[in-house]
Amino acid sequence: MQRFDWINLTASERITALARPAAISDATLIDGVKTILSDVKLNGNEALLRFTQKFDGVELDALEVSASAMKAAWDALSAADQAVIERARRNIKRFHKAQIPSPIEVETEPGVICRREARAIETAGLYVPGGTAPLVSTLLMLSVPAKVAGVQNRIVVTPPGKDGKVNPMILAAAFRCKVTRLFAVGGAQAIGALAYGTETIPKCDKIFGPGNAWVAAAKSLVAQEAGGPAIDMPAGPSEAMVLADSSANPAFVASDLLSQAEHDTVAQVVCVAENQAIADAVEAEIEKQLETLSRAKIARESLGYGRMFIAEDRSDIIDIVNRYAPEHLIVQLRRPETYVGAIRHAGSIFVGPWTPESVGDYASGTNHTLPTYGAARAYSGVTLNSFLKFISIQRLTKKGLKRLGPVVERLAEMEGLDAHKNAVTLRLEALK
Ligand SMILES: NC(=O)c1ccc[n+]([C@@H]2O[C@H](COP(=O)([O-])OP(=O)(O)OC[C@H]3O[C@@H](n4cnc5c(N)ncnc54)[C@H](O)[C@@H]3O)[C@@H](O)[C@H]2O)c1
Ligand SMILES: N[C@H](CO)Cc1c[nH]c[nH+]1
Ligand SMILES: [Zn+2]
Repeated sequence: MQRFDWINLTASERITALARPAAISDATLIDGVKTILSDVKLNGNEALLRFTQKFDGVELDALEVSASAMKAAWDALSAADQAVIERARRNIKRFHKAQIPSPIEVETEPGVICRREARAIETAGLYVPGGTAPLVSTLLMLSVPAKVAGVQNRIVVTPPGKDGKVNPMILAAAFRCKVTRLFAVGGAQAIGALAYGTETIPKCDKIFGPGNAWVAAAKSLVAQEAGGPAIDMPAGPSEAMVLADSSANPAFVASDLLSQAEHDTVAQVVCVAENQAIADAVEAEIEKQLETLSRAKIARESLGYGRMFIAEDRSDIIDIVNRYAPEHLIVQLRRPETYVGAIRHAGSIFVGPWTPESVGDYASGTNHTLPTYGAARAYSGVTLNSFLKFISIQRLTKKGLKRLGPVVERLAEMEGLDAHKNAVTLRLEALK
């Protein structure tokens, strides 16, 4: 990991030291994704099959996985594995159900009644990553809140494995979570299919879910098109920032950094250590733990972008976090709760030594679909609201219009919009 002493950096060195590599904005990647998207728009299923052969190395017989195959996958799971999926599903459901918004009704002045009611998105496209690891947990993180919110059509896309089949654990979880339809296609081409629709894949109103740089770029491109779908947020390669002082266990710190480094060669891990001794201990632990990891090669490449900041001062530590706006922030400092209120930008915060980042990835109940690449400055992770829209509703009584009408008439005059004024004036005259 590259090491920086925060206090000795100039203002511009601080900006450079915290900058993310250009992976997602890379022009070649964007051009490649644009080509894939326009091909899918033009050629539908044929393009999906062709790109699946090219990028996933498999020839598919069919894009759709049947409901009976999903049920068979669930039935084939051991009781213990069913229970594990069930436990995570239950916690995710509990946390998201608690987010159901109450309707709002306010009489802003006598006879002027304003309401707000939630309605679910009708057709949601749910992207479940599967390029290098089958993310069963993402299926839960997207389909459970979608169902709680009342989304009618919950359409899953996920890349096929090397055998041309969707991972059985993903299928089993899809059965348990009552996914509406599931298609074996991943990457930018799958996002194109959800955005435009094909002969078999329905066009979706909103696209959800994380993915690698191609998936993330495809989501942002389709969302920019006129009439394109909405998206949840930019959710690309994973990131973790760990804050550690001398009370932290270096092995715990290293394990949290590695848990995100193993996701992707371009995953981002950053550690902020109170002093050089802690930084040394964490780096030694990283080396030790890497020896035991099946995805050590991926993690090592990701650690090539890794950064270790030395910062002792509380305000410097908070400054680093808010400038970087990490997807995951893990606080392994003395009195960790005292930092939470000062954090303005982070996707999800993990407080104290007994809260490994992985619990949020899988089973505590919070959502693991989170903003990356600094998007936590402006976006939340997936919540129940991500699957809802809000309609405002208003009703005026005669008395209400008599009181408020003249205000609206004058404001319409200020804008020179006569028809707007008339809509009020005609009614006020009818009330005389
Ligand atoms: N931000 C979040 O909330 C969050 C959550 C979970 C996972 N993630 C991230 O999701 C990602 C999962 O990545 P993954 O690769 O394992 O699976 P993925 O499903 O996102 O991507 C796999 C697909 O990428 C396409 N692809 C691969 N190489 C390509 C190329 N050269 N050109 C065009 N397309 C290509 C293929 O079609 C393949 O099916 C990781 O980066 C992980 O960190 C993020
Ligand atoms: N850490 C990922 C979000 O960046 C989510 C995940 C899924 N499985 C394991 N981890
Ligand atoms: Zn993870």
